Amino acid sequence: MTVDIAAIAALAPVIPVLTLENRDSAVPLARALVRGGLPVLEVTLRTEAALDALRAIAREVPEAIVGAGTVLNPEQLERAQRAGARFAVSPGCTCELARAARASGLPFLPGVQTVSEAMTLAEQGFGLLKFFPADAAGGLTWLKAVGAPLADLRFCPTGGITPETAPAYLALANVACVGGSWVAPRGAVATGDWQSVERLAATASTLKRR
Ligand SMILES: O=C(O)C(=O)C[C@H](O)[C@H](O)COP(=O)(O)O
Repeated sequence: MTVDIAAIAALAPVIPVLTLENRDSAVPLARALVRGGLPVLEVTLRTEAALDALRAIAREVPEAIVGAGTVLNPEQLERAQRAGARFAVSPGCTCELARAARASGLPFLPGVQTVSEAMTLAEQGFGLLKFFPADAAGGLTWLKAVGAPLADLRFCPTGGITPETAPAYLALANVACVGGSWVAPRGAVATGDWQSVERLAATASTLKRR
């Protein structure tokens, strides 16, 4: 079943970005985030354990909607889809990757950093884009400035967002949700401190959107 990426982004104000070194932490981490109210999870394909972790979450935590992050090319997209990813996220995009994503039917959140990149993806039918790296590339100022000229586009800013800055991002009309790793701190994941993760998720899940 294919669901629009906008419908997935509407499920929670924050998408946890998870970089997992160890497959065994994947399921308890996903359960803690879902318990806290964040069901949409992005597992970055940046570690050896990533695809196994994604597969385990897809199989064992059906209440989570797990996707793959850091998808850089069509091969990774296909591997992620086969592992059970329900959506894919990329930090930037190429024409080849956008084409493959459309052909795959997998909901896709392509990354952009400039107005021209956003226009190119809009031309290809993508209306919700990841703005990455949000903080480094202009943050709130950029999003406010593009709101009028790119009136039909919405964004999921990611990269450098903190619990302190997330509310201001979510208050913007062209922000659908934000992505961030702060809800799954490396230390808490390493020590299996799922209560802390659940608490961070619970706070994040109550953030208000426009
Ligand atoms: O790997 C990717 O494709 C990325 O997009 C990078 C992630 O979005 C950031 O690592 C999350 O950013 P932080 O919340 O600042 O940690």
